[in-house]
Amino acid sequence: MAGYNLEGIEAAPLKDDVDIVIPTIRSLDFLEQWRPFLQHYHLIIVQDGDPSIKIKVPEGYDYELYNRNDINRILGPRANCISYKDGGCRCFGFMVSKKKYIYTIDDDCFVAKDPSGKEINVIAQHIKNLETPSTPHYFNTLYDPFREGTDFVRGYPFSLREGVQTAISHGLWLNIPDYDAPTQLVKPRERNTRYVDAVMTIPKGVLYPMCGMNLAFNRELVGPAMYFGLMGEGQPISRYDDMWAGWAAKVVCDQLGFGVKTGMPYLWHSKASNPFVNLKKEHKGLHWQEDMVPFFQNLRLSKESDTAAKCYMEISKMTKEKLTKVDPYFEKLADAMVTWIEAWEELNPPVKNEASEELNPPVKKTQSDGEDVKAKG
Ligand SMILES: O=c1ccn([C@@H]2O[C@H](COP(=O)(O)OP(=O)(O)O[C@H]3O[C@@H](CO)[C@H](O)[C@H]3O)[C@@H](O)[C@H]2O)c(=O)[nH]1
Ligand SMILES: [Mn+2]
Repeated sequence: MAGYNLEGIEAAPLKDDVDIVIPTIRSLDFLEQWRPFLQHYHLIIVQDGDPSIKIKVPEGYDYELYNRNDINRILGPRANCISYKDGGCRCFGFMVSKKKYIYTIDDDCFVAKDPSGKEINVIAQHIKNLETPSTPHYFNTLYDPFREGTDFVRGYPFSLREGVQTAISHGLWLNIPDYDAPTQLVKPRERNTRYVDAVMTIPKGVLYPMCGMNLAFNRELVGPAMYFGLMGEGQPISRYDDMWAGWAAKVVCDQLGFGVKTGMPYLWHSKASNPFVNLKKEHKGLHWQEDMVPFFQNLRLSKESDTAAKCYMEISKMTKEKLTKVDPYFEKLADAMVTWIEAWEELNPPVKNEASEELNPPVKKTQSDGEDVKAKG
């Protein structure tokens, strides 16, 4: 396992370092089945839709619950950067958390089993992914070399074996796959039954469609880049919340020298959202993704952008410059991105670094950038 000692992680999966963020417009009954795995963690529930509806949190869970009135009260005029009637409202939970790691999950997801019939501990697996390095500069054909029972293969340069710090762990789904509305309409009965026992790093410079259903990340490293956009009621687009966050966060990870892993852990996604409703919500996004993806692929951030917040401000500026010609909506989105960073910084004031007396010191550079990185383990 490339010299990493992960003993203890399975038994004590950092319960004081992880917040679980759940956006919901339905009910939280799904938490009953998750008790063995999630009950030890603190929940941040973002209740979407009508705030007068009382939602019940299953007994025994430790939680904070925010509805739209709370978001308006806490953020004041800046609350307009948080989506309404879209799962993207979850990013409010990322902003109010004070923990190192976030795990976010949808309310129609359940515990999946691996092929041996064992229930999957999603958080333990995400933490393993996040606590071990990524390898974005060269692909390891046996996938994640930091998993037990595997290593770097022959021909893997020793100078790259240290890897880089992992910022995002993107988990997958059994049963209902994360398809767009047209694919759902064409294949209404398709189910994902294929459990692939693999975790891999998404290479540097490569984008991917990030789904928010089963996602963990290090908020200290990339929290400000995890903005789920301005979607839902009052906006021309929905359901691209996680996509927007995923493209931006990957560009930020590439810039700052962090890694993104995808693959295990799996959960069980139980409910297909209505494809006709989804098509209505998504149709502009289906067109715009042909411009949004090349936009992110061609983004080059300046050297001065050495924190996630600074990168994000630069991305906002470029969004306004390059995407407003696609639709005036992008100007509004770019402004909302700035508001998001302002709100983030207000709720997460910069910490003073005692050694250097510097505020928000730049992140440590990675090996590929020519500086030393010390691996744990
Ligand atoms: O207006 C809304 C709609 C939904 N939510 C909550 O968001 C998550 C995901 O919603 P849902 O299960 O309906 O959507 P899916 O199509 O199955 O999920 C994928 O779509 C993504 C885009 O938003 C999402 O990240 C994917 O997982 C549930 O918890 C809903 O309750 C909401 O808060 N407001
Ligand atoms: Mn769903």
